[in-house]
Amino acid sequence: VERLRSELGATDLEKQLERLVVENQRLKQELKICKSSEPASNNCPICSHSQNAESLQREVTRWESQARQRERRLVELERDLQEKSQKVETLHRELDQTTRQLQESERSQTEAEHKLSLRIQECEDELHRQATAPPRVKYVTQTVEVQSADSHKVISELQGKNSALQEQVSVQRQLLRELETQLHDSQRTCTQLRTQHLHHSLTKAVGHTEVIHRLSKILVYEGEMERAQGRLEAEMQNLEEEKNRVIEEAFIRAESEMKAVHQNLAGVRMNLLSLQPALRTLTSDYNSLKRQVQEFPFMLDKAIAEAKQEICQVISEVSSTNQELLRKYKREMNLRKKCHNELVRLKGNIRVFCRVRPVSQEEQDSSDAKSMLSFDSDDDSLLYLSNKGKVMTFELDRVFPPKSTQEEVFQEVQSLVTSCIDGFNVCIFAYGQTGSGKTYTMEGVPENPGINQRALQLLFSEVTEKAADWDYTISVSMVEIYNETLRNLLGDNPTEKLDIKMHPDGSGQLYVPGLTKITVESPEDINRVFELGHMNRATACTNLNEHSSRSHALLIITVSGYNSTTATHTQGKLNLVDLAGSERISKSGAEGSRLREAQCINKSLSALGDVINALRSKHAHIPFRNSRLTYLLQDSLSGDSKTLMMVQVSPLSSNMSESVCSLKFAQRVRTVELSSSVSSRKHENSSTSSSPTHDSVEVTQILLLDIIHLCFSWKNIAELKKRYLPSYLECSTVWH
Ligand SMILES: Nc1ncnc2c1ncn2[C@@H]1O[C@H](COP(=O)(O)OP(=O)(O)OP(=O)(O)O)[C@@H](O)[C@H]1O
Repeated sequence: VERLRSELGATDLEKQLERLVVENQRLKQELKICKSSEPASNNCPICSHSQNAESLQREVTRWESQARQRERRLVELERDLQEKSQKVETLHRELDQTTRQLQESERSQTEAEHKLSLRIQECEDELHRQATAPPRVKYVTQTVEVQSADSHKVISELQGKNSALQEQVSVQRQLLRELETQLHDSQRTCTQLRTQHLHHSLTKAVGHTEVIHRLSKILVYEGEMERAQGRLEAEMQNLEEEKNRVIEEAFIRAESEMKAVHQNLAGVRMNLLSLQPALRTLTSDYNSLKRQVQEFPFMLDKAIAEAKQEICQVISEVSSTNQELLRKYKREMNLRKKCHNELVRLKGNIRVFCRVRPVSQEEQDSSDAKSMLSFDSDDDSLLYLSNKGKVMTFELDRVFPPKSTQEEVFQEVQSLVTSCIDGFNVCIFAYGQTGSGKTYTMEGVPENPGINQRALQLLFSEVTEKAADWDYTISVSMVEIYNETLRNLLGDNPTEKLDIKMHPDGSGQLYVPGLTKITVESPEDINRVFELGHMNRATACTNLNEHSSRSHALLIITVSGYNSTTATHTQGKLNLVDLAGSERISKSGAEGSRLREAQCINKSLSALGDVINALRSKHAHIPFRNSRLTYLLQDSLSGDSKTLMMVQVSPLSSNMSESVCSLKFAQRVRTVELSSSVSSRKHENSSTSSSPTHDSVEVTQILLLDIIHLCFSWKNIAELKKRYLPSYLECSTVWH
């Protein structure tokens, strides 16, 4: 109230009012003095001009009574004014109280809004937390719903209160406006009365200067009072307007805030409404997940136990299957080896082929060109030779006529080549007189390679095919034997002589200290090795053609394999030998160094013949040491090793006697070997009389299995025929 009073300037106004009252009393006093003074006194300006003192007196009395009445009226009005002022004050107080209440309600509303926004924030946070965290939404939902209802209730109460207060304020305002109107009317009436009083006083005091003077003063005062009243009213009006404006603004602000709060509340409600189904879904999901999580360890344990059991079962099954497979594989390997051995045994460990070279372009026109050799078109193992009117028939394992290609020749020897992968030692010799085509068969020409290069290529492709199970290493050495001297053709110094010694490990194996072994991994490596060997051979002699005719060239290929599945090691050796010319000394008529060369060649060739003889006759002593060649090839000629003698024959009639010698040698070797093989078969048959032995039955079974295998997996009947038909025809008893 004090603040409002000071704002409205009530104290100043009261002071002014007091001052005016005091002034009014003073004026009344003066008027009384004036009235009590001598009517015709010259001192009195009014009375001095008075013509009729009595009439004036009456007039004055009337005016006085009128003045008294008016004063009374004024007093009444003042009282009324005071009452109204008090009412205004009371109204102000009520207004303050209302304002306070309004402020309080605003504050409580603000608090409620704040609480509500906090609650909304909390709800949002909780929702966000629920969305990210494992849902515990059920409780939150309930909490939010309860809180929302309370808030709603509080808001609606506050709204009710607010509207009631607003109604009160408007009623109070209406009342205030009415009171102010009344006050204004009273003041106007008061002013009118004063003006009338003044007018009467002026009229009464005509002629009385003093009275006029006082009246003018009164008028001035009245004017001042009026102006002060006007200012007061204007200020009050301004203050009222200001107050109304402030209230209006506060009301608008409160309304807009209220509206915003309502909107927020509506948004929150909408959110809550839209979130509720999601919350329900989340809650049900959460519950099902919770159940799953609770059940998960048991399920996991169960699954792990089942998986373990299954894995154990599978492992044991796989392991037993593996064992079974391994057993079968080993059995198959043994059977295969047995089969191969049996086949080789049936064919003979020493096989003899004959190849007749074609007549060359230069020899075409000579009388020599008339060939004395003829072939059987139905049997490729027969060769006919017309000599001095007689026809000699030679039967060998295979006869290659001049038109036979390198490929055809290699096809016949490739089974021997591949057997060294299985760990067998193999020797392939090219035997024959000079110029009969030994080097051509073994080495060939660059555009048409011979057995050496084809054998290495075949070995490469075979080991590549078996690479899944086997790890193979192929190494190559090249040696030359000239005049019983051993030379390393792949070493740094080709003139260096090598020696053959017993292995220091006490295994009884022979070895050549300092012999170079080069591991080959590709056909390019083979070409490089051959080039090096040729180069070294050429550097050690003056005429390579002559030198090669008089020396033995050996290509030694070692194939080492390891099977990690069966932990099996194998090592096979393939010796490819291009022997020196076999012509007789008497015919060549050699002397000096040539004679020594020929003697050395003859010595080694006859030593080779002796060794083969001793081997096929199964002598207790095999004379390997009689020559460097047989000594070096000792391990590849003995035991279950395989030997192929390729007898090269010249088609020229001038070479006929040498050809006959070579063919007789070949025939002898083959006949004895075949007879030993046949005799052994005969021995087997005689021992079993009408029924085959267990071994022969097993061999037959093995062969049958192999045939079936070939039929189904290779689908190559030609291969089958080529591989087995001759043997089966040969050993038809066993076969049948
Ligand atoms: N099957 C063949 N087809 C075509 N030409 C051949 C055949 N055999 C040999 N020749 C040719 O005959 C000639 C002599 O052959 P080669 O040099 O191989 O005989 P060789 O027995 O090795 O002689 P040497 O004992 O002197 O070394 C060569 O020119 C060779 O090309």
